[in-house]
Order: sequence, then C-alpha cells, then structure tokens
Amino acid sequence: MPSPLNNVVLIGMPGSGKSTVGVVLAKAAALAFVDTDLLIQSHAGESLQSIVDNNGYEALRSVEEQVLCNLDVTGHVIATGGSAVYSERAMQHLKRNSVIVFLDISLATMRQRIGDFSLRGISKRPDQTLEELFAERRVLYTRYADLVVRGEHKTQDQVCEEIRREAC
Ligand SMILES: Nc1ncnc2c1ncn2[C@@H]1O[C@H](COP(=O)(O)OP(=O)(O)O)[C@@H](O)[C@H]1O
Ligand SMILES: O=C(O)C1=C[C@@H](OP(=O)(O)O)[C@@H](O)[C@H](O)C1
Ligand SMILES: [Mg+2]
Repeated sequence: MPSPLNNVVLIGMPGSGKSTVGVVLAKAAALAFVDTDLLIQSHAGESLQSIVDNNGYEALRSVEEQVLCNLDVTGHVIATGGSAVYSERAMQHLKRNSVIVFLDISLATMRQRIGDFSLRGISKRPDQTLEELFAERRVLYTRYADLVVRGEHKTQDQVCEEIRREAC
C-alpha cells in the first residue's frame, strides 16, 4: 500500500499527532490530506467543543460517524478525531480502501501534549476518567489497526518516515 487509489487513515488518542504528522506525511508521500475534525465542524456549523458543550459527547460521536461514512476519497492521508473508532460502521467504511495506522502514545505523553482537556472537545462520558478512556480506546485502536506506530520519543518527521516506510 498505498496504490494511488488508497488512503492512509491515522487513528489514535488526541495528541498522538494525527493532524500534524498527517500533513507532513501527505506532503512527503505526494498524497492529498483531509482532517475529519474540520469536516465535522463545517458540517455542524460549530466547533467540536461547542457540539460537546451544547449537545453532549454522544452528539459529537453521531455527527462524526455520519461524516466518516460519507467520506469518499482516494489517495488521501485522512487524519481522524480520537473518537472515530467508536463507530464500527465508520471504521469498516474507511477500511474498504485504506491502510489504518494507529499512532500509539502513552497516557503521560497524551496529558503532556494536550494540556487542558476541558477545552479540547473530548468525546468522553462525564463520569469517565482519562485513564479509563485511554484503556477503553486502546482496545479499539488496536482492533482496527493494520499497522501500529509508536509515536513518542520521536520527532514528527521520524513518525512520518516510519509510516511512509511501512504503509506507503
Ligand atoms: N512526535 C511529536 N513530538 C512532539 N510533539 C508532537 C509530536 N506529534 C504531535 N505533537 C504535538 O502534539 C500536539 C497534538 O498534535 P496533533 O497533531 O493535533 O494530534 P492529534 O490530531 O492526534 O490530536 C501538537 O501540539 C503537536 O505539535
Ligand atoms: O478524542 C476525542 O474524543 C476527540 C478528539 C479530537 O480530535 P484529535 O484526536 O485530532 O485531537 C476531536 O475529534 C474531538 O474533539 C474529539
Ligand atoms: Mg487532530
């Protein structure tokens, strides 16, 4: 992978580098780039944080599923949001013509990179701790991944090169 018709889909926790490494990868691999968080925002006409604040985390997951299932592109690096893996339907849709790459970071690195989670529009049950969220999601990221790339103690360029070597 990828043939010119295929995509590289980045999944992983917030802070794993999906959006920033994704752009670098697209440029290096001569692919187009899309960040599904931006598609969600333009589809909903509001920010991710505002969707969570006004309608709850389930509303964000629902619009995310809709946007991902309607995404029909080839030759793209696709940076997803951290909660994309809650939709089995969306992941199966992406899997049809994409290599799924899990950018794996530790909870400590996630905390360090994200800072204030309350401003980040995280799609999480209000009663759920970050530790619980991390554990729950790691199972899902691993389930859908064709390739796992460790994302910490590496520069963004190093992560990009590793994905390119293994997935492109
Ligand atoms: N390999 C890395 N080393 C250091 N900082 C990183 C690395 N990858 C991402 N970051 C930083 O972490 C933050 C979150 O990155 P981002 O690409 O938005 O992650 P995601 O889209 O997975 O939430 C950004 O400030 C970014 O610059
Ligand atoms: O993990 C999450 O619950 C979310 C992560 C965000 O994307 P990033 O993973 O790109 O930060 C964004 O989709 C939304 O705020 C929800
Ligand atoms: Mg992102």
